[in-house]
Amino acid sequence: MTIRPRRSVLYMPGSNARTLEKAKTLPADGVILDLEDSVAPDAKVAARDQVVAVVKDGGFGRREVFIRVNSIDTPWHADDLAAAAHAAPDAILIPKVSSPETLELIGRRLLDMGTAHKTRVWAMIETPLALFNILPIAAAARDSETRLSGFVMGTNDLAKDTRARLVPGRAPMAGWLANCVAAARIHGIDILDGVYNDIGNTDGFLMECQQGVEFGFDGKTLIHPNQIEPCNKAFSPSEEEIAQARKMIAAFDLPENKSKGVVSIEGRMVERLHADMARRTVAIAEAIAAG
Ligand SMILES: CC(C)(COP(=O)(O)OP(=O)(O)OC[C@H]1O[C@@H](n2cnc3c(N)ncnc32)[C@H](O)[C@@H]1OP(=O)(O)O)[C@@H](O)C(=O)NCCC(=O)NCCSC(=O)C[C@H](O)C(=O)O
Ligand SMILES: [Mg+2]
Repeated sequence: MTIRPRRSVLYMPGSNARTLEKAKTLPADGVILDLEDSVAPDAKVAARDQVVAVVKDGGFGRREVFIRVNSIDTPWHADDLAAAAHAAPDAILIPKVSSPETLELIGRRLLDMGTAHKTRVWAMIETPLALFNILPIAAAARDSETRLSGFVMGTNDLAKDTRARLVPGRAPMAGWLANCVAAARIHGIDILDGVYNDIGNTDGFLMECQQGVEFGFDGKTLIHPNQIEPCNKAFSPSEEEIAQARKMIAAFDLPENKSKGVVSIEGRMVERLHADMARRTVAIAEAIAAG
């Protein structure tokens, strides 16, 4: 099982040369070089050229590099997609995906452009329609031509289009978030939580990271460097969790337990499914430690 940590994935405006350069030095697991909402219409073309140059230049080390293009119904999309394909980042992030057909179309276009195989496609889930189409959208990952490898929640656009409030605890969105995580798991793709806008509110941010962990997200998208370290910590297994996981794996490896489906460890019932979860915890911890 190969696991790539995606605890913290930081957005930055493609129009801001300073932040693009800074991204190469920050401890985020991934970076999203944005051509969409953080770039004003009259800066779109210059941002596209700048992002292509920065990605081709490299220097991002182990960080996963995403380019977020403008959505398929905008005048910038076709040129963004061609430019991103040419730059060959790890992934192209498509905003406002509402149906699997959008991903099929984009997959065909990338194939026609001879896009590098390593460049994957990720979809933003941020429209009310996507919330109802989430299972067919996730199922597009089964069609290798779509290259679909993950979801990113767009909670700001969801709030805008549904008029749900972005409140502490996110009760109005909890059902949507949980559904999207389940759909991603059914089809074996990763899923990242949305951004937390109140950069100065450290306690609120920590609570939302913890909630993202509890929902089962693989990580969280971020908007400011100050959010990276606490987010990495929240989405990393703790020393105690790792030690507990190793105990569970070791228990089922004992000769006397080879044929057992359930054992007791320190007064707790542990089934083989828990040992499977423990193997994942250890694999993530090892991937994080390997840097
Ligand atoms: C929000 C910001 C505009 C604030 O910027 P600024 O005022 O410059 O912040 P600081 O002075 O505190 O910055 C300190 C240093 O850190 C660098 N910095 C800041 N932000 C970033 C970043 N995102 N990536 C890399 N580096 C960053 C500054 O350059 C300073 O560096 P130095 O000069 O060396 O001191 C800004 O944080 C920002 O632009 N954030 C990202 C905004 C963005 O990309 N938004 C779009 C994505 S969110 C979204 O669309 C979600 C989704 O679609 C949805 O619907 O929910
Ligand atoms: Mg959005």
